[in-house]
Amino acid sequence: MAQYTRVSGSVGLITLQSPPVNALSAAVRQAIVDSMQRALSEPEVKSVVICGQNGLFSGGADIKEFRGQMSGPPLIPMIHAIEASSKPVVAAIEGIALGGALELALGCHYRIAHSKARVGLPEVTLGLLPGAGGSQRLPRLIGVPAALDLITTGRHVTAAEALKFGLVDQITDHNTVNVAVKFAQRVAGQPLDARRISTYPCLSPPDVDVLFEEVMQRVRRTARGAIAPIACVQAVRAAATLPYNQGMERERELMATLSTSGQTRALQYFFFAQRAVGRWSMPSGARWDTSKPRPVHKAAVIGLGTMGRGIAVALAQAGFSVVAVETQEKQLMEAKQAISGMLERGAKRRGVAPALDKINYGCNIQSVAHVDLVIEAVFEDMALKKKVFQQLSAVCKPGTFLCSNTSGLDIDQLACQTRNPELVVGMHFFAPAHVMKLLEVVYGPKSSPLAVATAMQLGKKIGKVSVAVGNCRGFVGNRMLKPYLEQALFLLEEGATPEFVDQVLEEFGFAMGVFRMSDLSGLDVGWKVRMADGLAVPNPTTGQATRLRQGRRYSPLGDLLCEQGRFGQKTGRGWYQYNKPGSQVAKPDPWLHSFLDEYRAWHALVARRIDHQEVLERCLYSMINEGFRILEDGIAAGPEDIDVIYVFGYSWPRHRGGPMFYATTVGLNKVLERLEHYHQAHPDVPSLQPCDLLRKLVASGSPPIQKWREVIKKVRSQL
Ligand SMILES: C/C=C(\C)C(=O)SCCNC(=O)CCNC(=O)[C@H](O)C(C)(C)COP(=O)(O)OP(=O)(O)OC[C@H]1O[C@@H](n2cnc3c(N)ncnc32)[C@H](O)[C@@H]1OP(=O)(O)O
Repeated sequence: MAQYTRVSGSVGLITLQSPPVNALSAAVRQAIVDSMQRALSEPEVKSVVICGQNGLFSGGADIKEFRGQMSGPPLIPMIHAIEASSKPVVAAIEGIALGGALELALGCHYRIAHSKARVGLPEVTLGLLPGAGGSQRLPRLIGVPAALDLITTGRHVTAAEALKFGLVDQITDHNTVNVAVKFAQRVAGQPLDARRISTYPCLSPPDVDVLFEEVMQRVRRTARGAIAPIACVQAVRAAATLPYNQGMERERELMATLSTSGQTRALQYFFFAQRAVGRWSMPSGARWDTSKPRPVHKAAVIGLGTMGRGIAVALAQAGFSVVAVETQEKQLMEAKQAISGMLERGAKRRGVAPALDKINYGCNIQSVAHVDLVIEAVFEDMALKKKVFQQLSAVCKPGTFLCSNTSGLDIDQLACQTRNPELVVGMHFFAPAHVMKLLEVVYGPKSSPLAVATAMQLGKKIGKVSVAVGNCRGFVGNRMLKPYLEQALFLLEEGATPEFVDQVLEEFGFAMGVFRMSDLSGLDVGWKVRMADGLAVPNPTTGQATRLRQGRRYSPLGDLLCEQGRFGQKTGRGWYQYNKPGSQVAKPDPWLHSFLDEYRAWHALVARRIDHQEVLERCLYSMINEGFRILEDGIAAGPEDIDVIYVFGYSWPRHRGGPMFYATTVGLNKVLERLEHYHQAHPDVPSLQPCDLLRKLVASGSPPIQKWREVIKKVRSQL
């Protein structure tokens, strides 16, 4: 847990030992307390160094311990005792010092970091604040503005940046522990009063009130309802305005509120969910730990529209050689210019050289003959995609993985066009593909574990959070979006406005409400899909029948807007009006309101008052219900996969854990009961009919989300 040794005669070395990240578990904390006592009691020991084993200082408090009753010595008195020590204590920081680990280092009298180390206070990302004195010591050490930045964002900083802030005293390229031991020998016996950060005054800029007001406004704007970032600002404000002891008391009060909040439970769940999706499995039993990926050195992107360009940039920035293909010369030149601009801007932001030479451009599909993996990103049209896959299968060297960036078409149909369907998977990126973190890796019935493992690994290498999902219309993300969009349209028919629906969803925490999001994505995209499905019929005969299609309730509202050329932001008109095409400032549109009135009158619909609760329940519960169906069908292996997809791909507020976790916070029985209520009111809307898995989970006492997989297994084995 922590090893105590004496080195160089006079230095007590405490090595934290708790794989994988030397988290400060109860046992580790106890061992630190015991080791410190030993070091203080041994007269030969003149100074102390604290380090972590395996080149890693520590990942902070043990997040797994947050679930139960805390035991062992608490962090705050332990850190105070270190700071109060009569012998100098030096933190030797290798790898990472995060959260409680950095707070521990702040209690030490000196901090020496390896040049490749990263430090930070990421507690805010877990719905907490640096509650072991970090919110009070950090501003005293590095100043209020820098501390506010680090504490409210939770970002990790490099050793070089930490040195600039004065957060560490020295950085080294050599063995950090050896350097720290020599340093500890040098400072032994020197006075320590000036090294105890808690005794420092907190130096604030003269306009400190203005600063806090500005930061608070920014944080409220970006927090989307999360409470931790706000508490972080309040804690730092206490450091800036109160004596240390009173500041610590304020930190304790704020922490008490946060640590019992539903938000921290959601964020802790999400922390582990993000890691769980890497341990993917397929219904065949193939798994992440038994399926080896094949290395990819050279990749190709076919089709250089918005998505293809983003994918090419993501690959090149991660160091892959890329062949970028667009068959029309003019489009190829435009794409080349756009991609170069994206690479240059990205490189400028990251302070590196642009990876322009990583991409070779071509008009001919033959140019992909020697790549290891191809990502097709042509227009979302099955016939076109099939043709491309036939060509790829003929052109590519044996063993090339063929991937499609379709957002919902049948992967199996594409696989059937090739000689090696086992090498075909979907790689569904999200726009803009070089920015958005999510990647759905879609396996069809013929996809091999090798192909899935390779796509998952490629996703990781290009910095994506990759989630393996099964093949069905819309996969996980877009399949669940369908009932959500559908309910939003029905709510308009029944009396709501786009502004009201969006306001409710944005207050819930979505970055954008459903209508603003649709305007941004372009209304024509879904219209084309609905036309291809025979749902949207241009200028259909009007009347009641138009609201019932293919045996279920249908709202043609989106189709009617498209028929008027209202495609959203790009045309300056959609569910909102914009000053000009391309503008992002959405304004309520009186035309749209009259159009809705006329539409309702035409269909003899009487507008009624729709409240906040109904908007949330119908939009979210119908989506969650589809999530349960997806689990029942085995399209997602577990609820964590769905939640990670929704947070990273669809701006679901992270502090609510994802839609499936949210269902547990509402209560599965309540979700079931409300779905039953709405389905009774709208029997022609199948997405409101509660699915079997939800009923079974409720019948089995609504087990915690971590236990759902067992119930799912049982339900699926009965199918
Ligand atoms: C009050 C609150 C206080 C005082 C706190 O300290 S809150 C904790 C603050 N610390 C953090 O938020 C750090 C969280 N961890 C990470 O950011 C990363 O895990 C890492 C940078 C430390 C390492 O990243 P990486 O190399 O990519 O590895 P993984 O993320 O996959 O993690 C490996 C396994 O370690 C588990 N882990 C990581 N950190 C902790 C932790 N603090 N407590 C418990 N377990 C931790 C992680 O879950 C992985 O295990 P598996 O889930 O794969 O079993």
